[in-house]
Amino acid sequence: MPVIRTLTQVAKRAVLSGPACACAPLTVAVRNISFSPRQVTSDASFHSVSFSETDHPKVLITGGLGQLGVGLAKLLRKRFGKNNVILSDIRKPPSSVFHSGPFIYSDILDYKNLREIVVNNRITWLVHYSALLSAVGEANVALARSVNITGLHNILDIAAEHGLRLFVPSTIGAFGPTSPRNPTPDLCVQRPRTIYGVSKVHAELMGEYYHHRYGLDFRCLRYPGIISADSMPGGGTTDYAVQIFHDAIKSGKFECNLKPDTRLPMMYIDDCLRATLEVMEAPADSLSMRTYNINAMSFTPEELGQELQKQMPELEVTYDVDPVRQAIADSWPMNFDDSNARSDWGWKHDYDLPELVQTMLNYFGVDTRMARAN
Ligand SMILES: NC(=O)C1=CN([C@@H]2O[C@H](COP(=O)(O)OP(=O)(O)OC[C@H]3O[C@@H](n4cnc5c(N)ncnc54)[C@H](O)[C@@H]3O)[C@@H](O)[C@H]2O)C=CC1
Ligand SMILES: CC(=O)[C@H](N)C(=O)O
Repeated sequence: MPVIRTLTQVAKRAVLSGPACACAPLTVAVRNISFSPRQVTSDASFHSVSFSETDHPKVLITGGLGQLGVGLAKLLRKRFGKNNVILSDIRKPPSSVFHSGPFIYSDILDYKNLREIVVNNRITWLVHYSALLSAVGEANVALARSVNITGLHNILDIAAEHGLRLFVPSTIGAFGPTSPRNPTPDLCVQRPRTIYGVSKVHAELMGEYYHHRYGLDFRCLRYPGIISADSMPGGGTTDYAVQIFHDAIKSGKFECNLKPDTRLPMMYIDDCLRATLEVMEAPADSLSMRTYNINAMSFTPEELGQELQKQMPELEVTYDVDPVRQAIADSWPMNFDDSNARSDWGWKHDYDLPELVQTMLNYFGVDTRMARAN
């Protein structure tokens, strides 16, 4: 890749030992990178895309039409203004999303298209959500490798070249059967057995490498399984914990594809999106690491079913285990240790299991009444 060649040349001029953020010479390298070293001579002059602390960031979200992107755009637009947050994806947006703020087509495998968007819109923050999740990744390894690994390389190079602050989510799926599972700390053995997990460990390591080598402002949270009411999950192992609400309300029955005692870390979407904004806004000197676990609750399908049955006693939960998803879940953390996020930048979740269930049911209750009223 041409950018890697150029980054290498830039790096050769820099001091090669020690973290970029801790010493001046690598800051020089970063400045060069942000002036598009692929194409330009060293004496060319530019309009720098500078982002002072008082400005609002100009944010691009990739893969923004999945479970998490639309909610994140809503949160960031509230904070930074509607036109300062651009959602992008390769899919056609529903009209509600299209009319709620800027949307643009962006395929992360198309480097020139990405660069054009970043340059033309003076992007300063990049939230990289495009990915194939664990279950769909196993069903299409070649595509998952391309989107999750090749796509990430494009994102890293664009971010380094233009001096962006870059957020890439990782996952509980970045751990594997040889990791400590109860609890799983930030730093431990990571030998995942899915292409999704392998690609996320790669993302963590590449982002941290670019941070130390080139001063890229890379920030990464390992999300648990995320539960949301107004957006559907995109093909993961934790999807059952969203589907159960839809099926319970629609039919009073739910057939679970994981065993009743499969314990996994989970989080309500509002906590996940708030954590993302908080870590992006955290002062760099509060981050002792660049990749953090974040946690809220852990439960099994049986425990989730029982909590729902407190509100819907007629709910019937049965089990028809999918061996692929079960094997994945059995290799993932049962409880997540997020003490570093809590002590470094003040992470604190709001939703435990009872609040999660109540909030999800309230959402659907409101929806049902609205649907009846229409
Ligand atoms: N939802 C969850 O429970 C968790 C999500 N995460 C991470 O958070 C991020 C967002 O997750 P979700 O919204 O749930 O994912 P999702 O699967 O719902 O959405 C991913 C989006 O990426 C887009 N995409 C696929 N190929 C693309 C390409 N070539 N160019 C641009 N976009 C492309 C898809 O069209 C889709 O809208 C992902 O990186 C995921 O790994 C991490 C842990 C848990
Ligand atoms: C936990 C995740 O990363 C995702 N929801 C999945 O199950 O693949």
